[in-house]
Amino acid sequence: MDSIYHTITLRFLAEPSDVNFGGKVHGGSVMKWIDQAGYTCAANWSGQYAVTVYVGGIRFFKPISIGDLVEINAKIIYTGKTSMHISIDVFAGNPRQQQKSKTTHCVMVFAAVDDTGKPIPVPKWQPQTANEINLEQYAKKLMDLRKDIDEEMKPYL
Ligand SMILES: CC(=O)SCCNC(=O)CCNC(=O)[C@H](O)C(C)(C)COP(=O)(O)OP(=O)(O)OC[C@H]1O[C@@H](n2cnc3c(N)ncnc32)[C@H](O)[C@@H]1OP(=O)(O)O
Repeated sequence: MDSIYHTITLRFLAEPSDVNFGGKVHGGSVMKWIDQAGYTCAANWSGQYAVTVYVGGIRFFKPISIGDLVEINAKIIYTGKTSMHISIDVFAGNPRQQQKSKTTHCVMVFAAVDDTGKPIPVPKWQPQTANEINLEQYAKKLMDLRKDIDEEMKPYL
């Protein structure tokens, strides 16, 4: 598959309806955008409907202002049999200026599913560049760390 399909970028303005009580963009809005970008990337890569399986360690570095141009980049960094691990980076800045800051990062896991909601196989992502290989290692490391987190959370699920 052409590597063009492994990454997508959503671009739009943060609207007044996204405001929180402090006058900046609501964290919940950012999480919704992250989910939409991740879903688009997963559906694009697999050619199937996909559902969110896991979102971990969302880090909000900087606030986003209303009126900022927001860019959300989502890219496949690892695929299992039915899962797609997607790295998401959010950038934002004044549309009158070129410069944008990274405001948020996380890694999400989506599963491709059939019409009954059963997970189905996805095409294998083959990293080529040094950066892509590094990101695949990052995804694998997070999978290992997640085993401990899952164990810790078990009594509360
Ligand atoms: C677009 C949206 O926002 S959808 C709305 C939010 N999401 C949902 O409603 C999904 C609800 N959850 C579900 O329907 C089910 O849990 C499913 C379909 C996601 C998974 O069903 P399961 O019976 O657990 O299937 P299964 O065990 O085969 O897991 C599917 C894949 O998810 C992976 N997975 C399961 N749990 C985890 C986890 N905690 N972390 C990371 N990956 C996980 C599995 O490793 C597997 O990937 P693989 O085939 O590449 O190894």
